[in-house]
Amino acid sequence: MATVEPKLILLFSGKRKSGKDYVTDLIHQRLGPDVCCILRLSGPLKQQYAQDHGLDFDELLGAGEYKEKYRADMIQWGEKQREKDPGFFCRVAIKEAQQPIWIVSDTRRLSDLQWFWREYPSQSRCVRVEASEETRRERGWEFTTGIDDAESECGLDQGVDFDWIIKNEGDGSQLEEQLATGLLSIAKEKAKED
Ligand SMILES: Nc1ncnc2c1ncn2[C@@H]1O[C@H](COP(=O)(O)OP(=O)(O)O)[C@@H](O)[C@H]1O
Ligand SMILES: C[C@@](O)(CCOP(=O)(O)OP(=O)(O)O)CC(=O)O
Repeated sequence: MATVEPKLILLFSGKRKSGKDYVTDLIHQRLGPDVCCILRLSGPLKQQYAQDHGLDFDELLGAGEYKEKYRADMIQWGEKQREKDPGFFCRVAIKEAQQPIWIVSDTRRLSDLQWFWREYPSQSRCVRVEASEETRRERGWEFTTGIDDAESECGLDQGVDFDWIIKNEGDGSQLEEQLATGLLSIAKEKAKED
């Protein structure tokens, strides 16, 4: 378990190229590294997958073709691990977290959310990042069977009551305002609480 009790956990989800990394990086910058950290469930997943398959972990962390080549197999492998132990990647991801606010940038399945809701019921909030298919295509997305129609992308399409839905169209010109009036002001308040 983490060494500190968090004050707020923002559980992010969204389709490929909706801008999860972009939006979570922006929030991280606004709150600052002493207050907030970004945690990725895919980090421990990729590390273990790379080790078991003799692959390059750093390349899997990158945004290039290497990750895409292994994505479908990595999804299946990750699903088998989660069937055995649904909280495994969550537990590893939070291990080193020290800051009062955690951003989990890549929740994909109800089992991920359920784990946080169970362990941290009062601190967990769900955030969805949304962008139209047109915007996502402009960012390089192409529909891929076996990936975009699988649980990894669609597991949270239904059944979640999101606390915030962030619209990240085009260059995200409305992004700052949406964050400032909602999520960021709550996060700053929480960070100040004793
Ligand atoms: N609001 C934005 N303004 C400019 N570029 C953006 C914006 N949102 C996302 N992008 C760009 O689109 C691409 C995909 O975004 P990313 O955050 O990696 O998506 P995801 O993590 O959801 O797959 C990246 O190159 C990112 O820099
Ligand atoms: C096997 C994965 O963890 C790989 C995800 O890698 P990233 O989180 O880097 O992917 P994108 O941001 O969508 O490009 C997905 C899963 O099913 O857990």
